[in-house]
Amino acid sequence: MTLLRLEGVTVRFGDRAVVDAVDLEVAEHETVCVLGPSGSGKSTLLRVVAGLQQVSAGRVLLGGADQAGVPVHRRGVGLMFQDHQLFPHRDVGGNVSFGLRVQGTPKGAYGGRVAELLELVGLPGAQRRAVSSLSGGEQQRVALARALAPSPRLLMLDEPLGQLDRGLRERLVVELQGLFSRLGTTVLAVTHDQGEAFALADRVVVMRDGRIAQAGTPLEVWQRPASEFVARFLGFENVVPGTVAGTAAATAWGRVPVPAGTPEGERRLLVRPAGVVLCEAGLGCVVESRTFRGTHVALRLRPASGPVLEAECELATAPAVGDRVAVAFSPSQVVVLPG
Ligand SMILES: Nc1ncnc2c1ncn2[C@@H]1O[C@H](COP(=O)(O)OP(=O)(O)OP(=O)(O)O)[C@@H](O)[C@H]1O
Repeated sequence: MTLLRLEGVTVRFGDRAVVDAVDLEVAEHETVCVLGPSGSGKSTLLRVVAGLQQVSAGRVLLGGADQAGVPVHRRGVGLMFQDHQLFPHRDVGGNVSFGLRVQGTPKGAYGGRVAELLELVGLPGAQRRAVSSLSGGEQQRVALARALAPSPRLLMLDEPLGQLDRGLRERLVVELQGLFSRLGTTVLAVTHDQGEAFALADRVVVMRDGRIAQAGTPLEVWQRPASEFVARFLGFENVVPGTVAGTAAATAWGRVPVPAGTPEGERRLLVRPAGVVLCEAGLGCVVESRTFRGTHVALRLRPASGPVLEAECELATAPAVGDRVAVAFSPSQVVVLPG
């Protein structure tokens, strides 16, 4: 069932629409991550859903009810912002119980709930600790427990892990995912970090200049970016124009195989780095750089003609910077970009 529905939501500041006719649905128990570059309108969209920002046009429906005129505290949404804004003068328990007190839960009734939530976020027994004594990651967990405490029907996260270091972020993403699926929470999150979005979301929504550039499961978006913008935003650099004829396209890199059924004519092609394969004879390139990425080595190759190419290979077979290599393209990693 649909919990949240946005219909033609537009927010203008002056003449500029920073959110432009956005339609979006979030189903119950679904985690949707809105992803996009800085200034694309992600936070504004969250603020609209929360009731912190008026729309210039369009409607927000929660559980089928139009939220026009419904104040923030009556929408039943939980919010967790980037800088997690804990109350410094309250202890951990005081922070987590805040929403319950605002809801009017009697004092005797929320002790158990606070204990349960702290357990859930991996901070059992931390009620009396001072906020200032917590690490960044611990503060993030307390902020999450605080947002979850009133059992919001929709939990909204704005750059939930933005301030944390990479290792902690990767751990917390996994924990959050498990937590949301155990609790059956419906989540709308905003991030500019694709790794975070792809790890957390059932569905990702990529925004560009206030509009939805693509929406789909992480796999769909990863496998079939809907445009060059989305492809580049996901970190794919190997994009080249080409003329498709039959099963290949003529490009500045030479012949690039294309999937069967690709319409003939001028197209833009994306070759994922895994599809740029070192071989005996092929497009000649010089290795400009190599970066160890844990499971593989990322190579930056300068071909004799055409844009720079990114390739992936195993550490054992990785060439050195300055080496001359030849590459071929594997058809399964070539995507013909729409438009
Ligand atoms: N109150 C406001 N008045 C005027 N312009 C605003 C206001 N709030 C946001 N904007 C502008 O709207 C655009 C979208 O902002 P928003 O914060 O929604 O983007 P974002 O995608 O969340 O960016 P970031 O990732 O940097 O947080 C930005 O260009 C911003 O400067």
